[in-house]
Amino acid sequence: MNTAPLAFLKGHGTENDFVIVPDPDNAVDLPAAVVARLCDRRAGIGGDGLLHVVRSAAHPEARESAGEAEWFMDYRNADGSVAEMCGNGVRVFARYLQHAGLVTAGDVAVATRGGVKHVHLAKNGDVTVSMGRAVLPGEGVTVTVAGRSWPARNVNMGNPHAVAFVDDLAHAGDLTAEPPYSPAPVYPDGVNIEFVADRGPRHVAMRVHERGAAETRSCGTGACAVAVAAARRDGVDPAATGAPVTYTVDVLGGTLLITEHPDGAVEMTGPAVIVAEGRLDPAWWDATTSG
Ligand SMILES: N[C@@H](CCC[C@H](N)C(=O)O)C(=O)O
Repeated sequence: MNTAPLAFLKGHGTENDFVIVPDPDNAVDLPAAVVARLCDRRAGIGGDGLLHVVRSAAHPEARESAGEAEWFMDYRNADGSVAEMCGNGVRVFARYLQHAGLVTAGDVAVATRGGVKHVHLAKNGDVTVSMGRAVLPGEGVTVTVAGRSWPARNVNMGNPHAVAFVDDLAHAGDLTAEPPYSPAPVYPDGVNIEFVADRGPRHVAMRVHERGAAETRSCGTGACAVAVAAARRDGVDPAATGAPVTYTVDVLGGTLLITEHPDGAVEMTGPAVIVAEGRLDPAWWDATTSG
């Protein structure tokens, strides 16, 4: 028997939008096809991804973190695939915990597949998450769109990113389908691909094709990967200078501020909004889960 997750919410962070399914006891089975239906913008609620809100103690992938973080973000992409981490998602997740009265303080730890993340909910509505260190393995790829090719830097923020600097974001073309890249074995589990253009000193704009979701209006881990790649391209490394560096990253849905600290920790700040809450129709749920 698949318990109906009758309650749901909808939220977004810089227009990266999520279906939120509160399920403290991990009682709801969410196979990929059901997640994809919930995220379907015509036949379901609609979202770039789904935030399954589970107590860490109740989830086999998070039990070990239960002492540090009461809640686990079981993140799914819109196609139902599992992802290690979602930067906008974890900020919206923390906003939901506050909205639901499940946390009262401004600081909350959230367990994710990419480790425990510490989130700060500021009084002005901004939400900051400490994302941990970026890892920049040497090997990158070449990304091609409509006959143009760019080298893309490999940046891991818990999940994989390929960051390509372009003259004009329009050159990324129609990102409905994933742009081809080579050599493919660099990303055996797939990759999120960011296209980045300069806007000014320490200020860039990006578009993204997200693994499991196509083009989205923002990607938090992507913005962090972009800021770190831009800093290295600009010859800036906080570990060497001992001073933090902040990049402004414009996404289609707003702006994110990304700071890299001398110890390598990357922090992201931006809005996180709960838009609506409602209840799924049990008949819809039964039809969706029985098919
Ligand atoms: N939108 C997210 C990233 C979601 C996961 C990504 N599509 C993946 O598969 O790695 C963000 O804000 O970071």
